[in-house]
Amino acid sequence: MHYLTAGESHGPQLTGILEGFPAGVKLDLDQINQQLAARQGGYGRGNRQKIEHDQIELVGGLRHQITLGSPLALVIKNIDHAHWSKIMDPISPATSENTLRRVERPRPGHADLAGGMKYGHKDLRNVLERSSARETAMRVAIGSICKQLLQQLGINLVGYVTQIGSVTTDTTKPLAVTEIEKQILQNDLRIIEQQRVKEVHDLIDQTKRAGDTLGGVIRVVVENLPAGLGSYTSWNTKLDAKLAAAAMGVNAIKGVSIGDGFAAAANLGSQVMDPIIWQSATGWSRSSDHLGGFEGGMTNGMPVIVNAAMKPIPTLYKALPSVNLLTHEVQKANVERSDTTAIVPASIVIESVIAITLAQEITATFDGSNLQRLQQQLTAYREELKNY
Ligand SMILES: Cc1cc2nc3c(=O)[nH]c(=O)nc-3n(C[C@H](O)[C@H](O)[C@H](O)COP(=O)(O)O)c2cc1C
Ligand SMILES: C=C(O[C@@H]1CC(C(=O)O)=C[C@@H](OP(=O)(O)O)[C@H]1O)C(=O)O
Repeated sequence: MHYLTAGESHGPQLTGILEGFPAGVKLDLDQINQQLAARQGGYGRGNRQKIEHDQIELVGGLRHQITLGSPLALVIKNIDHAHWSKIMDPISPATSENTLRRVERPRPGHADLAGGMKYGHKDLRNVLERSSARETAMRVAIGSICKQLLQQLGINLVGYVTQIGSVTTDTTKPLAVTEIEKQILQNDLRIIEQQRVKEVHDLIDQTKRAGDTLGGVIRVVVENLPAGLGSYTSWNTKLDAKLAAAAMGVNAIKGVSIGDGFAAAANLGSQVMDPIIWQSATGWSRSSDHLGGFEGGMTNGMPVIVNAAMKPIPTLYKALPSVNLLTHEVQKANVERSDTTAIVPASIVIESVIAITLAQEITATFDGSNLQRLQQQLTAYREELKNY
């Protein structure tokens, strides 16, 4: 299963193609639109989200709500394009009028300067339009489709926020996916600890007033994956590495860890390894999950736990020092309309790319041509594991 996205932030639309998705899956478009709305939400977002109302259009690979096994073609329109139709016109040749709003003062921390150097652009709008996290809307749509497949296979996952700036909003005891979902729906920060909401709102308001930005940490928990997905046999077959690459591939993610991650390095082996249990009714299991459901690059049957650290948003309203691309004068960096923090939408994006990577692994491990066959194979495999 492969996917591609195309489209610029203020261009006409985002386009996606998902190839290799099983036939016979009934897709719920409302569920996709709910995920898209969740990605647009969250405290600390900028004004762009007041303009957009992301809606999925499925224009290939689906008939009467059921996937055909052919490539799924997806579209999300950029409503803001109406205000940028001349500047972002794909067809008309450049004129002095339609090349206004040039970007020549690269923002530290964004893709502007390195992207301009690589592609030879002197108007850095040519970089920022695609490096913008607007593109993650399409990854969320594709992720939601993959999440629906996983649900049909009895696998559930959720992404939530465990830290915003320096405020940790984590719970001490590990929770089940349904319990996490219940808690995070109660606030606009996707955090479990409700008593921290006001503190975090205040922090975001204060940071916004100061023209500054915030990052944070996200966790994704996946339940009911069978043991043995991925492989220890070669480096590029390790599923934990694939999940880490997918999470790191999300804009502004600077760190990814599995389970206790970096904290495990400071602990003793006896505190980190998850004791093995066997019970006649359920088969093999563990009494803890410090290793986040992975041993040898393979799932071990425990919940998979992926953590991702997001840096603060690089565009600051209190603009950082930069250098003009054309004059080499020291100037303030360009300021594009921006989020104060995007940790909440990023949690939906990370959840989505984890769902895509898991769906890719499962459809590569078993016959992924058709949902029913996939379900039968997975049920038989789970039974085999129980009796191992
Ligand atoms: C959902 C989401 C929203 C974002 N919003 C902004 C934004 O408003 N302004 C900004 O400068 N960066 C924003 N970013 C981060 C930039 O897209 C990112 O820092 C940039 O593409 C450079 O890539 P890198 O940080 O991975 O190196 C956002 C990221 C995500 C995931
Ligand atoms: C458009 C989205 O996020 C954008 C991501 C982004 C960036 O630099 O990554 C910069 C801002 O772009 P704009 O100037 O259009 O407001 C964000 O709004 C979105 O998430 O839908």
